[in-house]
Amino acid sequence: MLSRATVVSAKRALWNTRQLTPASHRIWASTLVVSEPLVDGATPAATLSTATAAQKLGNETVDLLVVGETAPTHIPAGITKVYHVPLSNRLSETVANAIETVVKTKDCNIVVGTSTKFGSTVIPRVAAQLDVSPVTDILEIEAPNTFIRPMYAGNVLGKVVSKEAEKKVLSVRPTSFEKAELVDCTAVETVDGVAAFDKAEWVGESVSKSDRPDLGSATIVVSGGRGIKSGENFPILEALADKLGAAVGASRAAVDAGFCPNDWQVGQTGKVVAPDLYIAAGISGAIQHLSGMKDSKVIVAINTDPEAPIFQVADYGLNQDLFTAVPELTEKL
Ligand SMILES: Cc1cc2nc3c(=O)[nH]c(=O)nc-3n(C[C@H](O)[C@H](O)[C@H](O)COP(=O)(O)OP(=O)(O)OC[C@H]3O[C@@H](n4cnc5c(N)ncnc54)[C@H](O)[C@@H]3O)c2cc1C
Repeated sequence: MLSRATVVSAKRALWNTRQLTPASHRIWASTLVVSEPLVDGATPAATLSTATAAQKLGNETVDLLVVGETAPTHIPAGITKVYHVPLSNRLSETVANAIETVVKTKDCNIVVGTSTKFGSTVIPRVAAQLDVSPVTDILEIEAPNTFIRPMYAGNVLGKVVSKEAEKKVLSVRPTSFEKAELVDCTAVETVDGVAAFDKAEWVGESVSKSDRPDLGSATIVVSGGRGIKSGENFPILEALADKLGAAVGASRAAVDAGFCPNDWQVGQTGKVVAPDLYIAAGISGAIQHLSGMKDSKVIVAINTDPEAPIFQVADYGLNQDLFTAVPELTEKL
């Protein structure tokens, strides 16, 4: 049998190879994945991707933190421990307090969330509370302390080397990592004593229901822009989306004009998507829109302006009136 000293020195060698600064009391620490709010008791797709990223951060174990009334029924594969904070108040201040409590009591030295709206409000707070510089919106993990992230609305990819030796607080872009498998959750440790933020009241949430796939994780997205001209014309795109089993997206101009709901917005200030197929109809291709969809595998653009910038990123460009092209496409399909 190996002595404890041998095991520690083997682990220290492993730690060094992974380019993390060793601190003897942290050798055994775990990475804590912060779950997005559960969907019908299961971990949402975005967190499945975050769990995959967490496995690349150098620690041997990965734990999961869920804040919400109910514990998860299904979790990502590869999770060692599930911590559940049974609070209905899911304000970002409360979630940040929950993470701080777990980090300080459970020996987790890396916190990793998702760069969604939820994660983007929680992760910077946690970083401030733990006095750590966060690295956000990570696209690639080169080494446990070296990350690739977008800068200048995605025009540049920056390499960030974290100098934080004791703790790290990170968020990853879910579309950049494969989803971990979903497995049954067999054991949960309840964490009590988390201070709920009491300067604001959690009234509840209203989740929009749709039969279409979730925009953030759909494999096909059909998006409309100002070129659709009115909300009454959006069903033209919705018919195509339904034929393809796709989610419907939009540019900010279409959202701001009231043509469609704002949770359809794709782009820098909307959702980031990377489907197998992205169809952009009547969208010019402003940089703020491209930063939310340019990682799509195949991009199809339909636009009457042959000079529209969207054609520069499109794999297939159709220089045609969308009111003719889209119904024809739907019919042919
Ligand atoms: C800080 C900031 C954040 C932003 N965030 C986002 C964001 O998250 N997402 C986003 O989308 N934008 C965002 N924007 C706005 C962005 O700059 C653009 O204004 C917006 O994307 C333009 O939307 P659009 O392409 O639908 O409209 P337009 O630029 O007006 O383009 C409409 C296109 O439709 C074409 N067209 C017109 N009629 C037809 C037809 N019949 N058939 C086919 N084509 C037709 C036109 O040729 C044109 O190319 C942001 C801007 C700022 C400053």
